[in-house]
Amino acid sequence: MTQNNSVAAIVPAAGIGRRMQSTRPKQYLQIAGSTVLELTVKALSQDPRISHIFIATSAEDAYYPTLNFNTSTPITRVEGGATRAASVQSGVAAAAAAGFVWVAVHDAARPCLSAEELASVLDHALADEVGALLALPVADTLKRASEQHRSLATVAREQLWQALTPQVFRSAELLSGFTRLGVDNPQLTDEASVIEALGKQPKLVQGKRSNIKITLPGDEQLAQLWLTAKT
Ligand SMILES: Nc1ccn([C@@H]2O[C@H](COP(=O)(O)OP(=O)(O)OP(=O)(O)O)[C@@H](O)[C@H]2O)c(=O)n1
Ligand SMILES: C[C@](O)(CO)[C@H](O)COP(=O)(O)O
Repeated sequence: MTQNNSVAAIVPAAGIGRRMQSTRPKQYLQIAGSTVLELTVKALSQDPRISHIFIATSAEDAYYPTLNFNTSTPITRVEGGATRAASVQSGVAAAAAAGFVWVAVHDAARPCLSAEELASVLDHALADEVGALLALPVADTLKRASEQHRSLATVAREQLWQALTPQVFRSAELLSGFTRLGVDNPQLTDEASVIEALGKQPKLVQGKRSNIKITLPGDEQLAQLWLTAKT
């Protein structure tokens, strides 16, 4: 069995990156000589409480075997699924089978995670009865849009936060939620939504604006700027 403060990182990396419109899945784009996924694994290796990393990739992924993870943290590949939630479920199930009570789910597409953010979300989660996630208070005015991209209304942004990752929860609770709610449920776009659906209220831990999710064309340049700014 693992120690109480020993956490398994779960990295969903089985997406196709449709919005990125790139020639290869965005987790395999190169930034400063490394792939996005290699950089994300390096970021997760910044805290000794991350004792094992489970990476969910698609069965057809021909890029993964070419990677070189420069970390002493053990890594296990698992098969991802048709949805992000299915990929996360696969990783969490493997971590639970290996004895991990706690899991930290972190998008492969977020390579700019800082050591401070990782330490902070782990500190808060492991001391909380529910768990915790990194998030940011919304800083811009939000609009409700019509199909024709007309602004219908302004959405009050007080008490609105945008979720980031890692999201840190007990493996058993996540697995129970996935079984009860279904991993093809379109409302389950993150792990906190699973825990909320179980009637619990995860702790919001303020993250950094640099913890971007590479999603749209040009985001890889933004990530490179943030990564070089940190060195
Ligand atoms: N079936 C899926 C879908 C997504 N992901 C992962 O979940 C993370 C966040 O998802 P997103 O940014 O939506 O990635 P994609 O689904 O690849 O992007 P798109 O929606 O543009 O296709 C990514 O690291 C992605 O690889 C996954 O593991 N399995
Ligand atoms: C988990 C997440 O990154 C939190 O903002 C987000 O929900 C992932 O959404 P995606 O559409 O799967 O990228």
